[in-house]
Amino acid sequence: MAVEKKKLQEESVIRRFYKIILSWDYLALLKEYMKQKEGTAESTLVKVKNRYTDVDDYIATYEPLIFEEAKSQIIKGKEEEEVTYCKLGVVKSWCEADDFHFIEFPCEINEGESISQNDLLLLSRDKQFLDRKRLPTVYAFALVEHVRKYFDTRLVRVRLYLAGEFLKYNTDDVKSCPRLFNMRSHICETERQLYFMKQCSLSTIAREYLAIRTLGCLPYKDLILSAVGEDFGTEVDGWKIPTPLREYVENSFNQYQREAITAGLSSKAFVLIQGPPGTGKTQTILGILSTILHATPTRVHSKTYELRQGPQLPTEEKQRHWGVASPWFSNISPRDSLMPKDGDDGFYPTTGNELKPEAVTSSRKYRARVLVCAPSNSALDEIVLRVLNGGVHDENDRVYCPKIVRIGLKAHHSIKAVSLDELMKQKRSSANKSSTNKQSTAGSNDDSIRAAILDEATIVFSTLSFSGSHVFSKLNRGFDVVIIDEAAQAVEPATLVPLANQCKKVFLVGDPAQLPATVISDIAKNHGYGTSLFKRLMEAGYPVKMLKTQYRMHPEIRSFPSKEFYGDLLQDGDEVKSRTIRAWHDYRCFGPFCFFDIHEGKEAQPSGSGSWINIEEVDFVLFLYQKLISLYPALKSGNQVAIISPYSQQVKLFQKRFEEIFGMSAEKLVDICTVDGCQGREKDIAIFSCVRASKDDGIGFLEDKRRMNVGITRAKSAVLVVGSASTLRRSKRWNKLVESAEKRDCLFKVSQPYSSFFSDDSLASMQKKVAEPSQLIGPTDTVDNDVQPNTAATFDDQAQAEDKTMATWT
Ligand SMILES: Nc1ncnc2c1ncn2[C@@H]1O[C@H](COP(=O)(O)OP(=O)(O)OP(=O)(O)O)[C@@H](O)[C@H]1O
Repeated sequence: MAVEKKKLQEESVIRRFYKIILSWDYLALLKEYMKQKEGTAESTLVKVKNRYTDVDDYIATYEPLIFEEAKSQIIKGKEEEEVTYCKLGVVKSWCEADDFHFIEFPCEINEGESISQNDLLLLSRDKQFLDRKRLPTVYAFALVEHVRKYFDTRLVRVRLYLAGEFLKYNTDDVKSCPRLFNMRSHICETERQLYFMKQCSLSTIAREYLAIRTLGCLPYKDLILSAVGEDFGTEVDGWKIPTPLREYVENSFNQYQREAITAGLSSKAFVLIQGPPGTGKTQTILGILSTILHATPTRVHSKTYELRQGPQLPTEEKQRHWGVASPWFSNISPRDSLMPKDGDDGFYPTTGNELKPEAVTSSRKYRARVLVCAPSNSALDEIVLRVLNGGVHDENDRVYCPKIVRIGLKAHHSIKAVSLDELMKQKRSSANKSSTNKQSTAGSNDDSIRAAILDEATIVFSTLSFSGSHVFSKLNRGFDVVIIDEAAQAVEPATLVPLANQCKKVFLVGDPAQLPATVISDIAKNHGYGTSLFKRLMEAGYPVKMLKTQYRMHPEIRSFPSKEFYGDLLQDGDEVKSRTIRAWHDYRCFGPFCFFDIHEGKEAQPSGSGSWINIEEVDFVLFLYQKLISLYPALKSGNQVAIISPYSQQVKLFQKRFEEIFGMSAEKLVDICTVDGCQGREKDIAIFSCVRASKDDGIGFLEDKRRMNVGITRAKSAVLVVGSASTLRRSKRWNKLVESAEKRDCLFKVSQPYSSFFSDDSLASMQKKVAEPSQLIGPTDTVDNDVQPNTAATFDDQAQAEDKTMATWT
């Protein structure tokens, strides 16, 4: 009954969301957007706060922000879409229901085009409107309900709201509007022609809207609103980690990771874990999974109980103890009835690794069911792969591959074996085999197969957005625990989406000192919409477990970001220094940390782009890269070098120049990416091109400390920053970086021609006095100190190419 009520409430929230958006006037949105660009728009938005008095206060803040973001997605999503196509549909049928109009029309969908459920379309009676040649009078937004096969084409069903335009978000008042009235008369007749254009998908934002509107149903809503949580005490007493597993945790995790893992067994609803770069966030999540799946309530192990009841307690007793040990445990009995007494129930085979698949024994029936989420497919697949490759440790410290399912679209091929689609294929074929034997098809339909797989899974993986999809609403069992990786890279409403799956315990793992979520609307961003739930709780004083030992960077790379972004708290893991020493450290100009002052460089803005380039920095980096690979040829293979820039146009320029000079696709040699695109990655060497170089101007979004943090913490052995010292010194933070390089004698002022900076004499002057050859490791086995002509291009070729490119650009 309660479930039905919840469903009805959700449906009404979503209907209201669609009504508001579908009532919007596209031309008015465009006007508003232009005003915003000119800075003349008036805003009634409220800034995101650290704490909210009640659910109404929360909704009053977030609802307008979500709609603002939706407007930008409609306008900008369209602006940035590479191919926009205007298509023709002829009304085949129409009807009116629940305040909406529904129409169906057949339509050709060509290669490269896609229209799917929840896409927002702009419909118009006149083609000229969509071609922007004439002001229209009959147009409206429409939402795709479904797309079905229809003879050789597709039949598209869309929903429109034509009653009038909404005046405010918090009332149901609408103002009648001729545009919508005209559209109503036009579509309520078959054979009428309509032109339409896809604007954007509303799936994700609709789920986020639903999440904020149903916040009041969450068991920990007060915690989310007030951001108050008690300090971590010794509340793990209720749980026993079996000795072999405890020893594994003690031996394999550092002190901070262990604290985060044991905090996971506390009765706290929310556990926040901050993981600065390379501090083993993913490793810690694997540790949490092992303990949370295999710890048992202390009282189940108590001697008196065993004496009284025998080792096998009655089911109800066991359940009671699980409940006492942790109030977040909510899904014990369904698993009990689903699982066989002993042995594997044939869920799916191994995935090519050496690990044993999970065998379900009676003791394993009592344990948490976990949902692991991440904001993006790539971040999610990274962690799925780690679980697949590394497995989890059981109560006897045996490693095995748990029953996991990756739900959603675009799963990476490396983890396909555990994607829901793949598992369904397997189940379908085994169901078909058995149905031919038994002449029965019962249970073989897709819905029941899907439900069976998801019910059996111990860990389900999904993006934040997909966890709000209909697949989840059909689950028989919810989740006890939700772990959200990269939680600081999600807007708060996105983080709330998976929490609706009945879980009582939430782990937010991420790093607010690195880049936040992408917010399309500048106005919403300025009102704090990009703030993650993690960051808000942390700023409000909610306790955070911070991982402080890093295993990635050479200590000389670690020192500046540690001071600047982490209160000087970062420590180096054992042997990090010896593992990150490389042959190129023989020269001061090849790291571990350097700043190259390209003082003659000039920033420029390619016309029509808001982005920046700096040709001199590109030229210098090409010399730098070529010198490195000629001295250390092993660097040519295996993509060990990253070239990073905050500006997408600079990234494009690097790609173009690499292709010109090396005659092959740049990504075969190096990883060239924007700062925003390289978060989470690591390379042996990272070259960072700052771009901004002017006499008196500012440095734009390069100033953002989170961008700086991500840019300079990707490298294991060398971070080589290339920029204009005089420009960067105008920023307080960048000035500190330049000064830090100066103090450490690794600031190099570089003048043209750049080839002379890397001449034999110049390099000899930068050779360190005491080399440590015995400590050299890694891809330097083939060290060769003679300059080798490169397979693709020599220095002279490069200098010529540089001249050519200069000519093209000037
Ligand atoms: N306790 C530990 N002892 C030794 N090595 C460790 C430990 N924890 C993590 N590592 C190593 O540190 C590296 C980084 O770990 P991991 O990938 O889990 O970090 P991360 O914080 O998720 O990284 P990122 O910053 O890229 O998100 C890995 O090579 C891992 O094996």
